[in-house]
Amino acid sequence: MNKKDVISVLKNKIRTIEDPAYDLHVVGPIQLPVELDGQTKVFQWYSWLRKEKRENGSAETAEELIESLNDFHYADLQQSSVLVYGDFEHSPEALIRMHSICHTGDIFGSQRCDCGFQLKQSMRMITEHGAGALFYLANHEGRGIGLFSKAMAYLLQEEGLDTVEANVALGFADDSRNYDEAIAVLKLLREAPVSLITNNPRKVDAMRKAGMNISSRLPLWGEATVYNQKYLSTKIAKSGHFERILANK
Ligand SMILES: Nc1nc2c(ncn2[C@@H]2O[C@H](COP(=O)(O)OP(=O)(O)OP(=O)(O)O)[C@@H](O)[C@H]2O)c(=O)[nH]1
Repeated sequence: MNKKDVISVLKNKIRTIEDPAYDLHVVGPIQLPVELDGQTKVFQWYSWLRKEKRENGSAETAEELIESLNDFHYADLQQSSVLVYGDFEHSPEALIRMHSICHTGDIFGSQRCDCGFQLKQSMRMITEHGAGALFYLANHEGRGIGLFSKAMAYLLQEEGLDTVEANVALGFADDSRNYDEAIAVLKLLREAPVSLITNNPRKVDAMRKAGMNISSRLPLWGEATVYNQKYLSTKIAKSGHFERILANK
């Protein structure tokens, strides 16, 4: 396919959100059939790329973006994405999960945290409900400290520190996640209020402050195990998560 044809296929699939400091180029929808509990669920998938504003202040056009793809090594940078299910734009009720990337829990199935369970369970909740979106936030690893630092935090936790103490000992805030980009993309896809799947009321507050229209909160607890008990208790004791009875497995 020549460049002209490539551009004509792609340019209507790219939308740009302009912020004073940066632009978000959102590509999609792309049909994504996903295996969930032995069934195929079809999501609409979008990914977005953040580009800092150019000196002249204008956003790159789709053509410019496509022409310059090879000038950057985007694989070295993290790009986030969103899986949309059902009639997300128009459904009167839609569920949202803002899922912070967890390389160890989501990919490897680590039981040190409940992230992998929450990822799968939120997909179940969204598909059972019929309309919703799962945002997978790729610059949120370790509540914002990055994967390498999270590995070091784990080593400190093996010396007895809890998750919050380990972050602080490394010179980080307990939680440095930012939701602005995800909220901007959400607003592009849906204007009506949403129900947020989370146990973390601070996350609800942070998102409301950042302009997200949240009508309610749905909890999402997995089972406590010997491996994640301290992690879950610390979330309740120190990170403001709503309590629930933690049953030992
Ligand atoms: N720094 C640090 N981050 C962790 C640790 N375990 C999991 N994470 C990260 O924590 C993030 C998930 O945040 P949580 O605090 O578990 O939960 P939350 O998103 O605030 O709340 P929920 O919406 O209820 O899941 C992911 O980015 C994980 O990579 C840990 O031991 N230390």
